[in-house]
Amino acid sequence: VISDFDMTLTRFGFNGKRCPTSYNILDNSKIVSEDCQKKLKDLLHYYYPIEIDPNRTVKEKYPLMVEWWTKAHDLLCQQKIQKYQIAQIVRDSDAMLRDGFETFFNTLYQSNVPLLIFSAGIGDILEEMIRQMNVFHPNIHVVSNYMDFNESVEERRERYMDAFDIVLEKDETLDVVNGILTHILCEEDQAGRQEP
Ligand SMILES: Nc1ccn([C@@H]2O[C@H](COP(=O)(O)O)[C@@H](O)[C@H]2O)c(=O)n1
Repeated sequence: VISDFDMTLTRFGFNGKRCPTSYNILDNSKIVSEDCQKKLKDLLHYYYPIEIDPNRTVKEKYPLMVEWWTKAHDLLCQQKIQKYQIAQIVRDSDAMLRDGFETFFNTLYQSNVPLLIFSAGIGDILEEMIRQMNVFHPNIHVVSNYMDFNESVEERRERYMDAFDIVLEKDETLDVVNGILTHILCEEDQAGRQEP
């Protein structure tokens, strides 16, 4: 199954109010400054009507859409958003998947059907939304815009500690590797001597 994300898998509105797109979730979050929020809203009000204008061709819209997200990305980059903040930003938002999402996501997963989500939105945000709804199954593949974080040493250390047995910092030597090699070779040597 190939699907779009914003307004396709997510609700358009709830209780008479528009639901946010993955971009809007970030744009409206309290970690984005008021000045930046205003600029992003101005962009939305200018470009969104172009996006949905049935009288313009895709060829006409294409460069304008690229212009929109280039400007939006430049503004968001200035906000120095950090990776660990994404989960809270999504939790604080009014984003909602469409009613019946559990059946949709779970049925595809249980039937071994890959779900490819192509989105011009923000991949980090939409993945987190699906994750928080407990339906981010391994059959899901997202093709979208991902943020490039300048992670601090602390954040990287935590991630590396989860992934690896040994994490070295500020060590320009091969001392640990050589130590492990010596240990392995000694053990092999001893095992060889014990053989009848
Ligand atoms: N700065 C932007 C750029 C785009 N959008 C909206 O996001 C939608 C992209 O999501 P899809 O999953 O539908 O590809 C797109 O339709 C734009 O309306 C935005 O809100 N802010």
